[in-house]
Formats: sequence, structure tokens, C-alpha cells
Amino acid sequence: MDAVIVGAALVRDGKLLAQQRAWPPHHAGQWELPGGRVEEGETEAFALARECHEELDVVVTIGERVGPEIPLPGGKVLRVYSAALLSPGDEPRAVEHTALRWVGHDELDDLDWLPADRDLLPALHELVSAGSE
Ligand SMILES: Nc1nc2c([nH]c(=O)n2[C@H]2C[C@H](O)[C@@H](COP(=O)(O)OP(=O)(O)OP(=O)(O)O)O2)c(=O)[nH]1
Repeated sequence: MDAVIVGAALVRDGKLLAQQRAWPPHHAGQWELPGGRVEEGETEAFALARECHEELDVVVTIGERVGPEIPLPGGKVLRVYSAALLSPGDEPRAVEHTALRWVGHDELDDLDWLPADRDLLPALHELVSAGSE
């Protein structure tokens, strides 16, 4: 099976959490959703919760799929799920990334997203708008 990369659309108070890559050099500085590769034997939800814990040092709950499946270079695919902080008072921190940012609907298009994430922007706009009602 192709490698599956899962990403978390974590929304709080009408804002989406984006993280800025530190690596590799050609993607450093670009923004992405928390997440990573689904390892053998993991469900996608388990892998995503694990990656969020590793990258953000918070516990999240995983919800519905968001947007289309996006093909990535090398035969991988990116699948995004909505996510929420188990304890809304917890503050994620950038464990492996350069920076974190809570991004509002009106700022979503301004970030220098990884190319695959750009294709998800319509779905992310919809999710963030719904979350701020
Ligand atoms: N986490 C994440 N990865 C993304 C996004 N968009 C996107 O194109 N990718 C790509 C970048 C990488 O090629 C791949 C995930 O790499 P990663 O470095 O986060 O995954 P990982 O921690 O499991 O590391 P690895 O074992 O795959 O090297 O997916 C996104 O929004 N979030």
C-alpha cells in the first residue's frame, strides 16, 4: 500500500493551528499541518494522535476526514482529519518545528504552505469558518 501521511486540522476559537517546517532545507520555512506517516499496525487516528503528541506535546481527539485525499511525491498520499485538544486549556508547543501559529480564516491564504496543503485550503476555509460560528 502507498504510504499514508495523516494531517491534523486542529481548530480552536475559529483558528487553525499551522506549524512551520525546520527541515528539509527546501521546505524549511514553509507551513504544514501537524502530522506524519502512519506506521505499520497503526490506525490513521492513532498515528495522528501520536504525531500530535510528539510534535505539539498535547493530547488530541480525532474527528472526521477533511477535504480530498492529496497525492504526494513518491507515491504517498495525504489525508487530513479534524482534531481538537482534549483539554482546551492546553497550549501546544513547537517540539520539532520552527514555529506554531493559530491562523484565522482571513489569514489562511497568506501563509507559504507546502504545495499539497494549498490544495486543501478550500476545505480548511470551510472548517475554520464553521468553527468560528
Ligand atoms: N505532517 C505533514 N506532512 C505533510 C503535510 N503536507 C505535506 O505535503 N506533507 C508531506 C511532507 C513529508 O514529505 C511527508 C510527511 O513527513 P513528516 O516528516 O512529517 O513525517 P514523519 O514524521 O512520519 O517522517 P518520515 O518517517 O516520513 O520521514 O508529508 C502536512 O500538512 N503535514
